[in-house]
Amino acid sequence: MDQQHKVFVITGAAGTGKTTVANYLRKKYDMAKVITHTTRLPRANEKDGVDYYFETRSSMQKRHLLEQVEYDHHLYGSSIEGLENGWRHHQFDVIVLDTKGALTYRAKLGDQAVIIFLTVSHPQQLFERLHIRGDHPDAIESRINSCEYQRDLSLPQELKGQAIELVNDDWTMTQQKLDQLLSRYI
Ligand SMILES: Nc1ncnc2c1ncn2[C@@H]1O[C@H](COP(=O)(O)OP(=O)(O)OP(=O)(O)O)[C@@H](O)[C@H]1O
Ligand SMILES: Nc1nc2c(ncn2[C@@H]2O[C@H](COP(=O)(O)O)[C@@H](O)[C@H]2O)c(=O)[nH]1
Repeated sequence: MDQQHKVFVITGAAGTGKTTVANYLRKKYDMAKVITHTTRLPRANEKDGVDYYFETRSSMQKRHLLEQVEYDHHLYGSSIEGLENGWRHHQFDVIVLDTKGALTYRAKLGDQAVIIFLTVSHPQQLFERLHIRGDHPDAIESRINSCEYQRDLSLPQELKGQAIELVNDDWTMTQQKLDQLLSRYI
């Protein structure tokens, strides 16, 4: 892996806008979105090979994963091949991870991983966003009550001073902050 290539790691709690931010960076800055693997079922509109590689617990074991986590009773993992495929044609990759995955990326890739931690001012907004997104009420309840969701509301101590903290209350302002950040890299 050469140092010119970077991976932008978008992390934070469910509903903070990680996928929205990743899609913005992909389109505006021609980043390659790294598709990760999960054993959870697809949501309405999610497609295999586009949003995730949907796996079983046994097929997941055959992947060459850089890291793997359990989140809300499902497995998630990302591969080194995923990163390298993106870098073959793009200077920057973008990936959406939980905070545990973000810590692993920072530990394994150092400055090559640019960590963006998303929050909102009022956690109640997150519940509303998941509802508006059309998530099933049982899925929202499970997510909000999971210890991983609670954990990801705060930036891990080890990432303090290392991650860029971004409050995503207002989408127009968030785009401006992202554009400002990207001007440091392009
Ligand atoms: N600044 C914002 N203001 C209002 N709604 C937003 C904002 N950013 C994202 N959203 C909306 O909130 C919902 C959740 O966003 P998104 O799916 O990007 O979150 P996420 O962090 O990837 O969630 P998850 O971890 O559950 O997959 C989406 O419907 C998205 O359009
Ligand atoms: N450490 C990893 N976290 C991942 C990966 N792929 C997704 N995620 C994170 O999991 C939760 C739940 O995702 P959801 O799509 O079910 O809402 C979220 O925080 C994602 O960012 C991965 O490969 N590794």
